[in-house]
Amino acid sequence: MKVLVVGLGGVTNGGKTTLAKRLRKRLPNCSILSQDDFFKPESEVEIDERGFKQYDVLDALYMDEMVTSIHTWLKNPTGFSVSTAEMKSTHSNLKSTEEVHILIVEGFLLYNYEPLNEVWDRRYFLTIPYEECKRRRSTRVYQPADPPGYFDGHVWPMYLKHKREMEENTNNIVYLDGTKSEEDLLSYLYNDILREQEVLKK
Ligand SMILES: Nc1ncnc2c1ncn2[C@@H]1O[C@H](COP(=O)(O)OP(=O)(O)O)[C@@H](O)[C@H]1O
Ligand SMILES: NC(=O)c1ccc[n+]([C@@H]2O[C@H](COP(=O)(O)O)[C@@H](O)[C@H]2O)c1
Repeated sequence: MKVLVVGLGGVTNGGKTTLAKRLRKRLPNCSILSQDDFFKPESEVEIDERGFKQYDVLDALYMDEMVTSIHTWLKNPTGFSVSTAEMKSTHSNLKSTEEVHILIVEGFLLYNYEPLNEVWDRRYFLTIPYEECKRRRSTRVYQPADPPGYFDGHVWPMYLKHKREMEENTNNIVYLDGTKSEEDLLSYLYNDILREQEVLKK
């Protein structure tokens, strides 16, 4: 059985979850793993001197558990399902030997964690400009909600820092313009992943 692990990384509110869910609807044998599901509880997240909870760093996440989940899927791609019913994979009726199983891992901090570096067959990264990101983020409610000044004081500076580090240490990133329409992004990614799949089948 062949497998494809696709990273769908990028800025907060760049459209990662939206795109991952739409892709899963179109691609047979496709599962999603969301980095958001690996956040530590609020009580375990560090607080800086300004009182800002340090959510936008690797330490806020159970990254070891995320790695384990990916390896569990790699061992048994057909049996994989995560907690939410909605996240279960789609199935095709192809014979299993011909199938390529796809795992889309979506999250804002995928390519800054060394133990995951070898896992990706494809690394995508969604970007949107500062103003658009701030606008989209202001309409979203996290638990806990962003306090005043959080975007400019923590979220955006951490994004820039991690993006810089990623660019220094990682090759083969395919950047996606998150201001494009959902349809355009979906069709580009769908075709790109299908091409990867065909290469694998040969
Ligand atoms: N291509 C797009 N163009 C405009 N808005 C989008 C697009 N994709 C997603 N959105 C909107 O942006 C917000 C964040 O999307 P989401 O998929 O949750 O982002 P992420 O998972 O990257 O945080 C949502 O309100 C969503 O409807
Ligand atoms: N899921 C949580 O427990 C939680 C809590 C507070 C903030 N966040 C935010 O989630 C963001 C990452 O997720 P998105 O890429 O889906 O926006 C981070 O910018 C972080 O500030 C998540």
